[in-house]
Amino acid sequence: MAIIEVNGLSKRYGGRTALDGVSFSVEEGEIFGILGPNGAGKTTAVECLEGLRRPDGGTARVAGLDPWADGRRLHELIGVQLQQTGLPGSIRVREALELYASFYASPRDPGELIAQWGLEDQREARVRKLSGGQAQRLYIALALVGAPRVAFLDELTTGLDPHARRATWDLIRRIRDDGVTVVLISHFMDEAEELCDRLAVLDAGRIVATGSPGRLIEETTGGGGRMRFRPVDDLDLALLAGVPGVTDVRRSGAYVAVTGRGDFATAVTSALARNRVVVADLRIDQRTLDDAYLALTGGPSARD
Ligand SMILES: Nc1ncnc2c1ncn2[C@@H]1O[C@H](COP(=O)(O)OP(=O)(O)OP(=O)(O)O)[C@@H](O)[C@H]1O
Repeated sequence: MAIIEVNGLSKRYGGRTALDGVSFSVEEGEIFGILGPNGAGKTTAVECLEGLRRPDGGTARVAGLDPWADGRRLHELIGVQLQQTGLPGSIRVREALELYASFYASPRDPGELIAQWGLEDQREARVRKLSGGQAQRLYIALALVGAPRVAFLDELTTGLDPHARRATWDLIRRIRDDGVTVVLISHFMDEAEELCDRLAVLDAGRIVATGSPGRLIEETTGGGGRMRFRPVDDLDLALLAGVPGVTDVRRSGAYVAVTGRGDFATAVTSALARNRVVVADLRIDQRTLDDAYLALTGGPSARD
């Protein structure tokens, strides 16, 4: 069942179009990613869903409510991750959670959230003393204190080290496993590929693709990728050129590079085995969401 439905949403700021007829839906219990370059309209779309901005056209429904008209009721159903500057630095972790819990009719127990998010040792610490990872966990815990049905998380792992990022991903999966729908704005393709059940790619106020990461990669790039190896035995390249899915075969010094679509790598390894060609230093690079994103938005994701 769709918990979020967006149809033809549009929003202008003065003469600038931020959203231009955006439609998508989010199923209950999924992790849904909203991706796109800077200025694509991601924040505007999410702010319309949170009831913070009034769209100029189209409709948005979150758990059946119109976010703008039913803001008060919506507030009980959604959790929004604050930006890092949203709390006074002198407040303590426990106090912040208790304060936020007081805004809701049926909040979660702050002590339970402190334990779940690994903040026991920081319970009485002031927010300004927290490390980046601890602060991030607190901000996510604050988004969950109202026991929301939908959590909106923005730029989740910006500034975190690789261990902390992975730990955060595990926790986000746990939120989803608890039945909370997660809407994630992210600039990180690896994060979206790893976490999102489905995603929407926005570019210049329009949706350019929606679907699971796997489907977007397949549809946009044809899937597949590139493999590279060093043949130990003699290899006639014509042998590989005819293998299903292979689009290019070339020699590069002692190596052979093969590019292909779909499951070409399995077909190539079978062809090599059938012809008793032994290879060394085999490396296979599958297409990633980054490749799909670049193709969809027509520019490097590094510009984000
Ligand atoms: N309050 C505002 N007033 C005027 N223009 C705005 C306002 N907020 C956003 N915009 C413009 O609307 C467009 C969409 O902005 P938005 O912040 O929604 O994009 P975004 O995808 O979230 O970008 P980023 O990745 O940089 O956060 C941009 O051109 C932006 O400059």
